[in-house]
Amino acid sequence: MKGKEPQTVHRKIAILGYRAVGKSSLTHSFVTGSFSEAYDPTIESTQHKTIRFRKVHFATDIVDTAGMDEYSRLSRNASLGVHGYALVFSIVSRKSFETIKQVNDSLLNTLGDAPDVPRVLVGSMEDLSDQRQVSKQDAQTMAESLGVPYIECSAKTGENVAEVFHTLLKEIEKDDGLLAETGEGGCHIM
Ligand SMILES: Nc1nc2c(ncn2[C@@H]2O[C@H](COP(=O)(O)OP(=O)(O)OP(=O)(O)O)[C@@H](O)[C@H]2O)c(=O)[nH]1
Repeated sequence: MKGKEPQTVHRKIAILGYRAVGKSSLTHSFVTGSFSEAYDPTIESTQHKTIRFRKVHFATDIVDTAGMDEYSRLSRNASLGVHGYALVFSIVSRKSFETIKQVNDSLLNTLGDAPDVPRVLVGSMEDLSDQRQVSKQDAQTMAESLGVPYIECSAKTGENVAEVFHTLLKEIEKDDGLLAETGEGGCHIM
């Protein structure tokens, strides 16, 4: 029966957030499993990875965008055909957290007010939690006000990195049931 064949779907994801919050590190950690302490500001780059998640093959394009501030606008590539967004701040930078609201507003304005666009709020650099400037409670409250899930992760240790992308895929597929009721929770990186 053809139904046994895993289905392959293409999904485009964009990573947004203030400068140096670890957007590239998150992307690299997910795509290659590696981490670098070096900081090399990104202009924009797209990475690809196929994962199997609940019997579906997701061929993902991940757009790693340039750091945004209050005045930044989304590039064409980061706004066209994108299925879901990770809004990233660093838990050790209050400024990056405060920029999330503007990043989200800029996104919704660019998309012409699409409040239901799939998003996930990401608190990065969780390995540095002893230097935390953003409490989990504040982040959770922000996530609730945006109506999105919140996840803390560390590109350095790999903690919750895959979880960020799985959660976003679940948000993307929430309405069409692609990931529903397969009874298989696991995810395989390919
Ligand atoms: N300890 C720790 N450092 C991190 C983590 N993620 C990123 N970094 C460091 O933070 C710095 C910035 O990381 P990038 O991934 O380049 O940040 P970015 O958001 O892509 O930066 P821009 O492209 O300039 O916006 C680098 O020195 C990374 O090594 C993390 O999870 N833990």
